[in-house]
Amino acid sequence: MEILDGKKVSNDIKDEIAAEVQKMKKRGEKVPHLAAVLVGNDGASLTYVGSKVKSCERVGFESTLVKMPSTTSEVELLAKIKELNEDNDIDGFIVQLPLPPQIDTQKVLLAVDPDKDVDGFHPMNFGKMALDMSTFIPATPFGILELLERYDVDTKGKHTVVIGRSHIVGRPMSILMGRKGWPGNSTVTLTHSHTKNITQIISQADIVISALGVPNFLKAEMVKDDAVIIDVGITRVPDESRPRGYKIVGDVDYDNVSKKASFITPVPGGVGPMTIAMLLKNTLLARERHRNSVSK
Ligand SMILES: Nc1nc(=O)c2c([nH]1)NC[C@@H]1CN(c3ccc(C(=O)N[C@@H](CCC(=O)O)C(=O)O)cc3)C=[N+]21
Repeated sequence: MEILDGKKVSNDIKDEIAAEVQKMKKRGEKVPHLAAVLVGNDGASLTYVGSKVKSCERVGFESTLVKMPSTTSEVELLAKIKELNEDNDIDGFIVQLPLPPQIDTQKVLLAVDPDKDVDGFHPMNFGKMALDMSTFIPATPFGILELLERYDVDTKGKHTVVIGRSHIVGRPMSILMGRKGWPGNSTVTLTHSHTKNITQIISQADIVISALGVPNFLKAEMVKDDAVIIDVGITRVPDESRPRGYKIVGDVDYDNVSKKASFITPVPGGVGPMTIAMLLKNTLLARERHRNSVSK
């Protein structure tokens, strides 16, 4: 069994990005600038946005954190997005999800300029992804592809079973794994809450990508020998013995499943850190495109 070490690979990617930023600086160019909009003060969202800002500092990007109260109206958020769309200094931005219930998430995602949509959540970018056009690939699926590539995991002709059809992980992942090329060329089954005989389907998988959010859902008995296991689950479970008062648990019963797997991602330290690294990568891409389009 080999661990797909997202922590290590994400650090390698950040080093590569930092080197690119140094080159930009030497050429006297503007460095990439990422903004993140956080509405409300959900604990987990605060942590993620905080680590995005910290990672920007580490690679030499500029970053802006826009904090808005949980009572923010849709009109107010749309006005902020318009401002960021028009701000030439900002190369890319994200609106942290989930949003409070008074705000229509679909409207918000449609309002983001597709050229600044480093999350890859705008329908234009999602459509381009599905059509193999160059675009921003959502950071979590992008991170999983990058891990498979860097560990030389064979995906061609393999049966990939994706668990969960969320717009930000399961659905795009199912498209990406079936695309031409590598990592891709897989035969994909997308499973969800209405899937019949889900355990039987999972037992046939060469590659399992679990993006469900149910701790310890995937047990050793459910997977084939030598399967590749990608755990996208991140659930906070109260744990008084930890300094933060909680621990993070994936969808996979790691101790037992890892004995059967050929490759497996740990939680924490697997897909999560890759998500942040690929967001930075998309932001670098946004800056390069921006520069090439306005030649500055
Ligand atoms: N617009 C938007 N874009 C996102 O990309 C987005 C979002 N909204 N909303 C929430 C989800 C979740 N997400 C994570 C990012 C990093 C870790 C991560 O770094 N996890 C660490 C542990 C972090 C911790 O200690 O809490 C790990 O797995 O090792 C996890 C989850 C991005 N998301």
